[in-house]
Order: sequence, then C-alpha cells, then structure tokens
Amino acid sequence: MAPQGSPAPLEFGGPLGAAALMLLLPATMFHLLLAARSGPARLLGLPAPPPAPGALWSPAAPLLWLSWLGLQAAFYLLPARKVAEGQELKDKSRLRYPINGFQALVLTALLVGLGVCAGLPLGMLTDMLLPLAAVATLAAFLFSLLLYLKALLAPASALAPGGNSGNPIYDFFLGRELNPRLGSLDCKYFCELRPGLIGWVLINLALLVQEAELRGSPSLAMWLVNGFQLLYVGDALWHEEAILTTMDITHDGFGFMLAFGDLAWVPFTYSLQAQFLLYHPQPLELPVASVICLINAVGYYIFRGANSQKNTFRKNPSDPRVAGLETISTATGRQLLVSGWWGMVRHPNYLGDLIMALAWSLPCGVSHLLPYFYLLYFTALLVHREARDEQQCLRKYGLAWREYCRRVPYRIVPYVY
Ligand SMILES: NC(=O)C1=CN([C@@H]2O[C@H](COP(=O)(O)OP(=O)(O)OC[C@H]3O[C@@H](n4cnc5c(N)ncnc54)[C@H](OP(=O)(O)O)[C@@H]3O)[C@@H](O)[C@H]2O)C=CC1
Ligand SMILES: CC(C)CCC[C@@H](C)[C@H]1CC=C2C3=C(CC[C@@]21C)[C@@]1(C)CC[C@H](O)C(C)(C)[C@@H]1CC3
Repeated sequence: MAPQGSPAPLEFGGPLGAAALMLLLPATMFHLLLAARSGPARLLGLPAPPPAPGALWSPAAPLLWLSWLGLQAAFYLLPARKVAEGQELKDKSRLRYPINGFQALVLTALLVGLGVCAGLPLGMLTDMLLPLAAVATLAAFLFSLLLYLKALLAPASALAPGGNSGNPIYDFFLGRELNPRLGSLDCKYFCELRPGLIGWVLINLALLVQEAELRGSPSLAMWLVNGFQLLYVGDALWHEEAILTTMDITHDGFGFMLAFGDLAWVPFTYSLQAQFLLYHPQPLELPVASVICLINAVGYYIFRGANSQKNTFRKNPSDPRVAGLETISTATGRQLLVSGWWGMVRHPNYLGDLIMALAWSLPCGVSHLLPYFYLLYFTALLVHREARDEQQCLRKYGLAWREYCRRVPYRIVPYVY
C-alpha cells in the first residue's frame, strides 16, 4: 500500500509502456479495420494492404468528423432533464453534470432518420471508416496535447492522482488534469459517453444499411450485432449518472489513453463485428440465434443487476431493494456489500459484460478469430482494470478490503478467477 502523500506508483509500464501503447493502439486499430475488409480476415498475420490507394484519407473526413463532434456537443449543451453532482473533489467542491445522454441518442436517431428519409446515403459512411479513423486518431493526439498544455495552468487541486509524474510522455498518455472543462462542457464526461458511443451505433447502422443495399436485406447476424450493441449503448446513456463514480471519472486524468479510447478506439474497433459481417456474410439459423440471444440476455441481466445494486446501495444504503444485504463496515464510514451480486464475485458486473462480449462475437460464426478480438481485448482490459481497482480499494479501505477479499475470494468468474 502506498503511504499517504507519496507519489502514485507508475502504471502501464511507466513512460516506456506509455510510449509503446501510443504507437501500438492506433496500429492495432488500423490493422483490425484493414483485416476486416480483406479476404482472409486474419487477426494474427501481416497487416492487410489498404483496399485502394488513398483509402486511408479523404478531404471530407475532417469536415464530417468535426460536424459530428459539434452536433454531439450541441446536444450536450441543451437543457437536461436532470443535473447531477459528481464525487467530492480535493478542494471539497463538486462538479455538476447534465444528464441528457439518452436524449442525445434519441435526437441523433431522429436526425439520422429524417436524413435517410430525405435521401441521405447512410450506407456510404462505411466507405469513409478508414479516413474517419485516421482523423479521429490525429484529433486524439492534438486534443491530448492541448489538454497537457491546459493542465500547466491548472491549480494543483485540479490534477489527477496519477498522470503527474513529471515525465511528459507518461503524463501525456495518462492525462494530468482530472476534469478539464471548456466552459460548462466537461471534456472527459462528454467524450466518454457521447461522440464515441453514439458514433459506434451509427457506424453499426450504416453497415446494416450497406448490407441491405448490397444483398437485398440485412442478415440475421447483422441484426443481432446491431441490436445487442444498441442495447448496451442505450443502457449506458440511460444510466449515464452511474459513470460519475467510475475510476475513469473519479481517478484517471484526461490524456491520450482516454481521448484516443473514447474518440477512436470505441467507435472504430467496437464496431468490428458488424464490419466483419459486411465483408464476410455468415449464415445463422434461428435456433442458434435464439441461444445467442439467451447468452446476451444472461450477460445483460448480471451486468445490469450488479451495477444497479451497487449504484442503489451507494446512493441510499437504506433503500428497501438493498437494505437486507450483508455489509462490511470500513474506516471511511462507507460500507462494502458482501452478499447479493457483490457476494458472488468481487466484480460481477465485469462477468456480465464479458458474457455479453461473447454474445456479440458468436453471430460472426467460428471460422475466424477476428470478430473475437473484442472478447480477447476486453478480457485483458478488465483483468488489468480489476487489478488497478483492487489497489485503489486497498488504499481506501485497508483491512476492511482484505476482509472482503477473504469472504469473496473470486474476482470475476466464480471458482475460476
Ligand atoms: N465496454 C467497455 O469498454 C468497458 C466497460 N466497463 C464497464 O463499466 C462498468 C463500471 O466498471 P468500473 O468502473 O471498472 O468498476 P465498478 O463499477 O466495479 O466499480 C468499482 C468500485 O465499486 C466499489 N465497490 C467495489 N466492491 C464493492 C462492494 N462489495 N460493495 C460496494 N461497493 C463496491 C468501489 O468504489 P467505492 O467504494 O468508492 O464506491 C470500487 O472502486 C462495469 O460494468 C464494466 O464492465 C468498464 C471498462 C470498459
Ligand atoms: C484505448 C485503450 C485500450 C483503453 C481505453 C479504454 C476505454 C476505451 C474504456 C475505459 C472505460 C470505458 C468505459 C466505457 C467505454 C470504454 C471505455 C471508455 C463505457 C462507457 C461503456 C458502456 C458502459 O455501460 C459503461 C459502464 C458506461 C462504460 C464505462 C467505462
């Protein structure tokens, strides 16, 4: 456990690891996008060449991408049904956040629907994915640089616990300022939920429309992938307030990792299954599709049940839905749930999320590894995230956390891990 006041331990392999990730993540993203379009669609293997010379760039891409960002920022600034307060900050203040993410999703859907009725060729967006990914990557680098410079002017109380090591590469990657804002727009909160997540379902929809144009109708596999991922994104925006207690908002600074993750990685790699299906159609029988729907439903049930149980408990421990659950008291005055979902494993929400990830890949068949990239990456991300959270909880709760680990020994999968 790091003693109070000592510098935060370096994560992600320090400056060298951060530099490697800044090269490796964009390279992986482009490899995946190119592989999905290539005949063999190999996850492991030499990078596929671009489908046409100049396919990685289009002058329309920066305009389209900036319009998208502007539209989502405008929706963010519209009056919200609710304004929520974030966690208490170092200077004892609390920031306020608009809860209108679901409204932004609905408004986007209406606008896109109107556009399609008026003849907008949505399917053509699929030809722009490579240039758009290039613009998003470039924008993530530039944006992170601006955020890094902005943090030089920020008071010490506004800096994140990590990301201020003094090494510019590491700090650029992790992010120095905890909650950088431009006026009333909170950059990290906005980026985490709006342009990337809504962009992801829009890309999926464009792939579905394109498939219908190419083959007469969308395939059952494409419907499933679109439906499952729309449910996931809709759920995230419906429960938008819950993100205010995640480590990304309360602990991590806003730097390249989250800027690239939110703006480029999420929309362009999370839509990989739908991209794969457009270029590699897969037959899917109804009985198999029903089993896959059942797997997604089980995953969603665990994911939502666990997240809602914790959120309800954190908001009001006397709420009748959670009042009967067993708890452990901690020295901070907060309690830890030790029965219900959180008594099964220490991260039941991760388990549900991973089961859903499997259901998103299964419609793509078992002939290729590429559509399973998300499941593999996500397993690694959650195992790493669980270890980071464990360290933070040990620092926060000390002995009470050790007692929780003793009573609930498994982290994510009961009796396995
Ligand atoms: N699709 C994607 O790419 C990603 C999805 N996710 C999803 O985001 C969601 C949020 O994940 P994340 O923020 O990592 O973690 P959690 O929602 O699991 O939050 C962890 C925190 O919960 C609190 N907690 C832990 N155990 C208990 C307990 N027994 N009782 C009460 N409180 C407890 C602690 O904070 P405290 O005590 O301070 O409240 C801990 O720091 C998950 O569903 C995850 O699957 C996450 C990353 C990426
Ligand atoms: C680029 C790197 C490999 C790492 C980047 C990580 C980010 C892509 C993820 C970090 C935490 C995330 C969350 C979601 C999306 C992915 C990122 C940004 C989330 C918004 C997805 C929807 C969920 O319901 C959620 C719980 C709201 C998620 C919160 C964390």
